[in-house]
Amino acid sequence: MDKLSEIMAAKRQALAGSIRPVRNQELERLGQMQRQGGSFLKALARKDRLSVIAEIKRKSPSAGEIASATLDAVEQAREYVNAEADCLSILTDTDYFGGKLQDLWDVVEFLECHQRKTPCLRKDFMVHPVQVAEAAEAGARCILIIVRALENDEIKALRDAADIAGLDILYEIHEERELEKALRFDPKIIGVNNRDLKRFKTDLVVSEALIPQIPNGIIKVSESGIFDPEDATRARECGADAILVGEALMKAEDPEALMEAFHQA
Ligand SMILES: O=P(O)(O)OC[C@@H](O)[C@@H](O)c1c[nH]c2ccccc12
Repeated sequence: MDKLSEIMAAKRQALAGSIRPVRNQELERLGQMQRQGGSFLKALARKDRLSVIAEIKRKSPSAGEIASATLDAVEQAREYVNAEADCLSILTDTDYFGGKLQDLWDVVEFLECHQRKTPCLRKDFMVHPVQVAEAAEAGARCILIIVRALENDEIKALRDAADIAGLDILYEIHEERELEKALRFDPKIIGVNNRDLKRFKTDLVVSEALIPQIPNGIIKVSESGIFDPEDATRARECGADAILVGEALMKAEDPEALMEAFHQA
């Protein structure tokens, strides 16, 4: 079993106790609250520079420990916002990535207090609309759908829930046939994950192969394994509108300088 299948199985099991029907009415109400920030989609769509989604990530199965388990998500968010991140990605998976839903709540509260509009992605292994409701309630503006990990009917249920709650969706793909599958759902944002979730190697060749195949009008994101401005330039040159960066920004001594270099790539 590859790592993604293992994580998905664990997630389904962990979630089993909280599965309940989620009514449209509830999602609509959460959507009307729109707790935080501007549109995720719009933040990525600017044409004048490469957009950066900065990820708060304490550990991962591939990298091991990236930051202390006690790292304060709000402090990290403060650094990212000062460095002019366009969007934040907040990992809320605990078992494999050391995050929690409360991180999202805390970061959104921090952003609200400082009147920053930086929109947040709830980065987790989504399987059921219950998680979409949680994301909306905490103030996320986007959710992740990992195309290879889900059946079509699951993707549809997640998409419909996100639509009603007013959340954008980042459809994540890694192979050509996943692009075909994603396109059936009328995606507005597609992310190409450069990380092979079987072997855990990252290779920007994956973005270079797939991003040019994504139809015009869809926002294109290159995800994972982007460490320096040269990597960002490669992503930009193959057509990426945005990059999603975790480890490099988490470990950077000067995140502001690195972010600026990414923006200029
Ligand atoms: O730390 P990196 O190599 O910059 O990668 C960030 C992000 O792309 C990665 O964390 C990621 C991409 N897709 C995911 C799905 C689930 C969890 C994590 C991820």
